[in-house]
Amino acid sequence: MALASGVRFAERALLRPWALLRGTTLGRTEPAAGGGGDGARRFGSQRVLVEPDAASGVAVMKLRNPPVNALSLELLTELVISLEKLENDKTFRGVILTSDCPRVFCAGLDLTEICGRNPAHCAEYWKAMQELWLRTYLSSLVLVAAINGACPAGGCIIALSCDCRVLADNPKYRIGLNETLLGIIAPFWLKDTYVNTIGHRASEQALQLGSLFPPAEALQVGLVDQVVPEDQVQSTALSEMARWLAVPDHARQLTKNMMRKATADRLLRQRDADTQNFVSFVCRDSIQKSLQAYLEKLRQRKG
Ligand SMILES: CCC/C=C/C(=O)SCCNC(=O)CCNC(=O)[C@H](O)C(C)(C)COP(=O)([O-])OP(=O)([O-])OC[C@H]1O[C@@H](n2cnc3c(N)ncnc32)[C@H](O)[C@@H]1OP(=O)([O-])[O-]
Repeated sequence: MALASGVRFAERALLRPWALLRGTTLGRTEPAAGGGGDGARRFGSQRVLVEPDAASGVAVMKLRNPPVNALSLELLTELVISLEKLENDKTFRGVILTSDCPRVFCAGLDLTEICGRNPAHCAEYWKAMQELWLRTYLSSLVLVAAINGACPAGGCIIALSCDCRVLADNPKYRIGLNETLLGIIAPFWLKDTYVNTIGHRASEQALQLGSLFPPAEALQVGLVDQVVPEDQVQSTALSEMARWLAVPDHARQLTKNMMRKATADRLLRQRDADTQNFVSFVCRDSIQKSLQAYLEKLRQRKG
């Protein structure tokens, strides 16, 4: 991707993805079903499947960490690396992010990564979460979220950092930031992203109440751009992509950078403090108890 210089700042500012890749198989390439040439080859890792279409310059990136695409450290790492790989390949101008798991786009933070873990692990995990947000929020590529399932909390973070969101019209597929219901708090950079998307008053209300919006309400509040029947999510995401790709890259990238830089810079300036805040907060006994109780409730609930 021929990045405009104004957008390069993001790449320089970000840390390189972790050398630590527990159990990942990045870089694996295999022919797509019925595919032949390079444009039809798919690559990816254990938890992220990438289906590139060189002819259109668009890749479909599917999260596949069953059962619910919880954002484990491995999934976060693999997402960042897959995205970086596409950004560094001049062939690609856009990515459609979607889920390979039925009924769930992404269940948010993997609570087992922050329950009963030591502070060092929680810090490593949080840095990975920051990294994914920075990488997606500032991506030079056009990112379209094709939300084909439930999209709470961290799932919503991924969707919010895309340029455009298409949600399947299924009342079970709710989207929003429900952190307060778990007894935790969205970080300031996530709050800023919410405000940038749906405005201050709506964010103030939704964040405090931990609202998860069904599709029609998500559309009304501006959290998603389109709500379509489930079998049209992918085709609509592709049409949206075409609309965004009709704009010259350099102009779109510089404009995106102008709109998002200040929000991202706030985190870049205080990444360590944000990590310390998160770790000292989630490691409190009372918060651990509340997270354990939430996790237990999820395990007991079925369907
Ligand atoms: C502060 C920073 C900002 C971000 C904060 C966050 O993201 S906080 C996160 C906020 N996220 C939420 O509040 C979302 C919580 N999750 C849900 O509401 C539902 O799982 C669902 C609607 C996503 C899918 O419903 P469904 O009926 O299709 O699936 P199901 O419910 O039957 O679950 C299947 C299995 O997955 C397990 N598991 C689920 N989520 C998580 C998780 N996050 N982690 C780990 N595990 C999780 C669940 O325990 C069960 O395990 P079991 O018993 O098989 O060993």
